[in-house]
Amino acid sequence: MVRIKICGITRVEDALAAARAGADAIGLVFYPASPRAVSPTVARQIIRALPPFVTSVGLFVDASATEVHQVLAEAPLDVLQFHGNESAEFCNQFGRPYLKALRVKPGDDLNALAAQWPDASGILLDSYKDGVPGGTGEIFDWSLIPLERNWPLVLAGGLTADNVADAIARSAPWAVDVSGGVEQAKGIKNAAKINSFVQEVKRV
Ligand SMILES: O=C(O)c1ccccc1NCC(=O)[C@H](O)[C@H](O)COP(=O)(O)O
Repeated sequence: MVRIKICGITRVEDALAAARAGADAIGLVFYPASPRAVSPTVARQIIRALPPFVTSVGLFVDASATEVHQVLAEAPLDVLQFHGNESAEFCNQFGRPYLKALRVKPGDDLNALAAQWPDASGILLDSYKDGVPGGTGEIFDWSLIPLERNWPLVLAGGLTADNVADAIARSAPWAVDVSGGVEQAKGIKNAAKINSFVQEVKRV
């Protein structure tokens, strides 16, 4: 069973649509430059509306430790996700499980890179696009993913209901992560697209 995270949630109704569809986690973006960014206050409202057993994940891009602590003081996130150049030492300091996101480029030794964050709960692989730290809506070359690995893979980058079955077949991820592929506008999810995506993942 491949787990599912719906990322870039900005509204309670979208979080509930994800939960009702059967998603395992939702992602909240704390990167001010993103069109999907939420404030800690809105994040708290979304988290409080979630039914049990749906994990809340907070995304940061080279935020300071103080900024992460400020978010955590208001929004009780279950898991942190770091999308920038954060070291393992930085990621470890918050007393929360975390995912480290890596943006994949040809020639990367992904096993060696993943080993730099040995305490991560998982490694999220996303597409590399110059100057864009995440949420690109673009797929990367899944053949670059090592099939022999000792870390849980969260596959992201341009996934949709149309390509997720192929992506799963090629990479055998622990979980998949989608944002743009289930949106009707940036930051606004579409319940029908969420349902199609979740059903397709659960079908394979
Ligand atoms: O969504 C953003 O705007 C964003 C900005 C900065 C860092 C990460 C961001 N999003 C992360 C995600 O939504 C997912 O982990 C992933 O990038 C998948 O996005 P998509 O390709 O749109 O499915």
